[in-house]
Amino acid sequence: MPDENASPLELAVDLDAEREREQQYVTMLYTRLDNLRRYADERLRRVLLESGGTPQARSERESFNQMYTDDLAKYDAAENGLCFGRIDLDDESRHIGRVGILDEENDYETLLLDWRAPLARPFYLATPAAPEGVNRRRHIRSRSRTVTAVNDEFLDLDAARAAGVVTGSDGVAGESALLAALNAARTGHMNDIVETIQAEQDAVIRSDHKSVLVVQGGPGTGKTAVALHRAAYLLYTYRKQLEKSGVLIIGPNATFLDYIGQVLPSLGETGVLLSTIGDLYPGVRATREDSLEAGRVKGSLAMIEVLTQAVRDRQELPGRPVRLEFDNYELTLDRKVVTRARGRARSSRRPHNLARPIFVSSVIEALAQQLADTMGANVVDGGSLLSRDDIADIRDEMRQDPAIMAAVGALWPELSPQEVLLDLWAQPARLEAAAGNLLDPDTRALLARTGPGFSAADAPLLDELAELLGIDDTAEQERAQRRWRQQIADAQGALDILTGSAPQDLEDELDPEILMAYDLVDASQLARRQDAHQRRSTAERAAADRTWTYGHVIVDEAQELSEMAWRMLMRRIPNRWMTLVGDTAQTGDLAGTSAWQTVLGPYVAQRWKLTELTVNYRTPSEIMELAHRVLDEIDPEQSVPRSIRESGFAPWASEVPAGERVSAVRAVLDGETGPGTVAVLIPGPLVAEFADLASETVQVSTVREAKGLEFDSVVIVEPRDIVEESPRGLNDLYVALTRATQRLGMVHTRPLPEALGAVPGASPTAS
Ligand SMILES: Nc1ncnc2c1ncn2[C@@H]1O[C@H](COP(=O)(O)OP(=O)(O)OP(=O)(O)O)[C@@H](O)[C@H]1O
Repeated sequence: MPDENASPLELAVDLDAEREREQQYVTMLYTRLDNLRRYADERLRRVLLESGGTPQARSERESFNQMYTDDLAKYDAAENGLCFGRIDLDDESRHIGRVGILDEENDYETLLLDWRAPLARPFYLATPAAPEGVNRRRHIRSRSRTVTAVNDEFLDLDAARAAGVVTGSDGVAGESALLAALNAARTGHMNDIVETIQAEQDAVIRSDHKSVLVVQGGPGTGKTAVALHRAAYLLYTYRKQLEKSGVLIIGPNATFLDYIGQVLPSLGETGVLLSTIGDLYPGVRATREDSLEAGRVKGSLAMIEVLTQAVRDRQELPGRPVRLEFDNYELTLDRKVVTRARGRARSSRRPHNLARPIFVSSVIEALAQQLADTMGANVVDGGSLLSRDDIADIRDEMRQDPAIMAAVGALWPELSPQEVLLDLWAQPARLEAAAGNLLDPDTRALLARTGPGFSAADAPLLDELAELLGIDDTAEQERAQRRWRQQIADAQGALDILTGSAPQDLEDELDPEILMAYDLVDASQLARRQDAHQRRSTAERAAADRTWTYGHVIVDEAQELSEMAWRMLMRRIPNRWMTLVGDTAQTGDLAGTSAWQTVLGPYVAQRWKLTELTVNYRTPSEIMELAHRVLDEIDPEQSVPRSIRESGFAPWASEVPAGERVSAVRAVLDGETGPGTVAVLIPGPLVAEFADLASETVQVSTVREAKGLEFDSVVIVEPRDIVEESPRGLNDLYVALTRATQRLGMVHTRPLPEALGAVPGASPTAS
């Protein structure tokens, strides 16, 4: 019986000889990589040099261009750490790396397995209890193209002894690849973890669950890393499906997106759209900040009704009858006419802008009838009334009359989401009309705001308004139709030329075996191919299109999304194939969630699956001990992630006199002389006071801005203020405490929050 708890043994082998052997293999792989690169490069150059030709030839060139460019990006991304592992099974060895390489001269045998391929999986899963057929797992570490170390783990000790590679049962090898990665100084950008993915993470990355997969895990458990590697895995495994529809990754803020921005390119994937919720509405960037409370209100479902009413409020009745002149007759647009027209348009249940033509028709019809009645009444002896055709003509003329159309249009104006929302915040009367019954005056006052620009919490409201308003794109569709007809005509022209240039000697006795261009493709197919090559990349097109539906959506820090944000997101993923990673103990946004079922229930009922990550790879156990105290206060039921390592630095707290906070923090920073990054995490009101301390390696920010990030060293300023700053202040403190990979200190003038308990005194660098 294999021992369930046994860890794989890292045993000493003749490392120099093994390293030399791997060096030879890795050198051979780099030679192959260079060949592949040269081939793609040459092909690309040739494609770029060609010009002109038939539409089909152009279109083919364009797809080759794309293919070779992608290949080159993939090879470049694989340059560092091309081959990082090997597994030995009974009858074969498999080298694992960042791309797959085949031996073209030898029956296309696999020389290097892409880490995402099913056959590579045992590299991540094998344990002594379940070795998956693996006898030995080898980590190969290199710098540039030189192999610097090999680390072996023997999963089947007996087999290792039998093979004579074990020098003794206690010959445990040095630091494993994982600990080396975890202890490395941080650069300010996240690295991929492809060399050391752990089994519980692998299960998430390769999960075949086709609905919503929720990955709950404490700080530092690798949720972000797993989410990104899952994107790469899905694109590899479902390439065809996802290449067209795209993958969307949502992160909490721009700094975070910048922090993770290099991971997917380093895995050779460039076609994924990374966005925050605030930037997801096309054409709008979140540039304004809401107060915590305003954010909470804007994120609540009550806003659906507020916005519905805000739109209805724009469907106006005239205060007093409007006099209009037409053909020397005076007409009256009164409440009765408008009320009836409004009723008809509303009962169509179409969005506002799409219901507008119904409103306009109804008013014009009433005005034309009014005119007909007036003219009829003027006919002496009650002569004949106007015919139906006459009235139809009058309607048409009225539609051409700018004054009439302006008066009618003003009562049901064409609206954009942006103008409705800006007016709602800027005009108290509009907000009262829309929200008078739903939000009390104090709450409405929280939302009041003038000037242009939107906040992150506005984006889902704009999206909701876009649904309520609808876009009248009839004109754009007609233009597109015209463009398309022209493209088909052009393609037909090209085919005609090809037909005309068919060799004459074939004309007489046309050989049915010889295929001509027009046998293979018709004009509309050709036009479609031509159209495809003019398009932008999937990610670019998706970003510009509000109604785009993605193939897969990944949300990081998913606990932060408000109910309105979920509505926005769900519109973009009707198939509900999503991966959500988050930690409800870290929720800082007041509109965020504390229970997954509450937010997901309305969209997928019970059809979502929860998985948990349980090991903290970031925060050393010394710091986690402190963080646990805070977590206990937030929610004693929450499971605590287990720290995988110690750093040897005890967290400290230093109480300083008022007025010496900045100099105290500066002294700590002066003591941070090694490589790596430092964060000074401060309450919002102190940002200006500490701003001067920021530098290339020192981030000075609120906890919100540090969400999802990590630093070698963290100094928290005035933790009590952070707790008191928000109803979710304890969660914020928990986030702040868990950002460090090595050292943590606190500088305070007010007493520490009770939840922290006793923390040893002065900073090691200050003492
Ligand atoms: N298997 C692994 N191998 C190497 N490093 C890992 C592994 N898993 C996680 N890490 C590292 O641990 C750190 C924390 O990972 P990550 O940021 O993904 O955690 P998280 O769960 O998203 O954290 P938080 O919720 O606190 O933001 C990162 O530096 C990541 O690279």
